Amino acid sequence: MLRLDKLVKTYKTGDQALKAVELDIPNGQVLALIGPSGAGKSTLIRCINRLVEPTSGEVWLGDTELTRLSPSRLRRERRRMGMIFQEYALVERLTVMENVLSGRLGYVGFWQSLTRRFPQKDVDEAFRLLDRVGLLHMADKRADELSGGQRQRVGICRALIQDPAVLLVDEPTASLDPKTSRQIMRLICELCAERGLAAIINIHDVALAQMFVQRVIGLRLGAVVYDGPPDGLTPDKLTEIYGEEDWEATIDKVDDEDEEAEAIA
Ligand SMILES: Nc1ncnc2c1ncn2[C@@H]1O[C@H](COP(=O)(O)OP(=O)(O)OP(=O)(O)O)[C@@H](O)[C@H]1O
Repeated sequence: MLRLDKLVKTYKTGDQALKAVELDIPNGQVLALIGPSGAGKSTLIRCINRLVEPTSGEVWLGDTELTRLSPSRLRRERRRMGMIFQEYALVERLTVMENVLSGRLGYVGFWQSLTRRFPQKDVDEAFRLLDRVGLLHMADKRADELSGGQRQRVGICRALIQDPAVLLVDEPTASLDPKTSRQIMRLICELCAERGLAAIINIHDVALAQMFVQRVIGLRLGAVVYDGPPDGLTPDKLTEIYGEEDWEATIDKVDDEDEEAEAIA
C-alpha cells in the first residue's frame, strides 16, 4: 500500500542520497530502516511525505501518487502520514492535550485552528490515546515538564490522532536511555498492530530493531543492500551494510535480550 518506485534524490550539492530505491510496504507492516550515517535513511523518510522533494521516481500511498500532487492536494494527503521525530517536536509551552490535538490541525478550518477549538470527538480521541500510552493523568501538564520518554509518547499520540495510513518514524529512540527506548519501540509496534498501520522506522540501534520488527531494510550509500527478516542480519550482512566491525557483540546482545524476555514470560 506504500510503494516507492525508482526513487532518486540528488541534493543540489551533488550528493546522491537515494539511488533508484524500490520498496513495497503492505498494510500493517512495520519495518526498520538501518544503515550507517549518511546512508540516506532520513532522506528516504522525508521524500515519502515530500518534506524533501524527490529528484525522480514515484511514491504511491494506496492509489494516490504523492509525487504528482499539487501543494494543496499534498497538504491533504499528508494527513494520512503520521510523523514521529527524534526530538519530539512538541510545542513546549503548550499542554500535553494541546500538543496531541495539534495533530488534528490539518482537519479543522482556519479559524478553528487559530483559536485551537477542536470538535468534542477529537478531544475524546485525544483522551483515549493518552490513556492508551499511560499519560492520561498528565493531560494538563506543560510539555516542558515531561521526561524524554513521556514526550515521545505525546509525539506518538499526536501522530495517531491524525488517523494516518502510515507512520514515518525518524530515530524515535535516539535521545532516550536503553530501557525507555525499548518501551517506546514496543509501544509503536503494538499500536501499529492494533490499528493495522504500516510504519517505517529509521533506527540506528540494530539490536533494538531486531527485537521488534518483522522486516529490516539495510541502506548503504543510498541503495537497498538488505531486505529481509531481522534474523537474516548475519555478521556478513551487517558488514555489507555498515562496513567492517565486530558484529558478534551486537548479535549476542539480541540473544541475551530474548532469553531475558523468555525468563520473564
Ligand atoms: N540538505 C542537504 N543538502 C545536501 N546534502 C544532504 C542534505 N541532507 C542530506 N544530505 C546528504 O545526503 C546523504 C544522505 O543523508 P541522510 O541524512 O539522508 O542520511 P542518514 O542515513 O539519515 O544519516 P544519519 O543516520 O547520520 O542521520 C548524505 O551524504 C548527506 O550528506
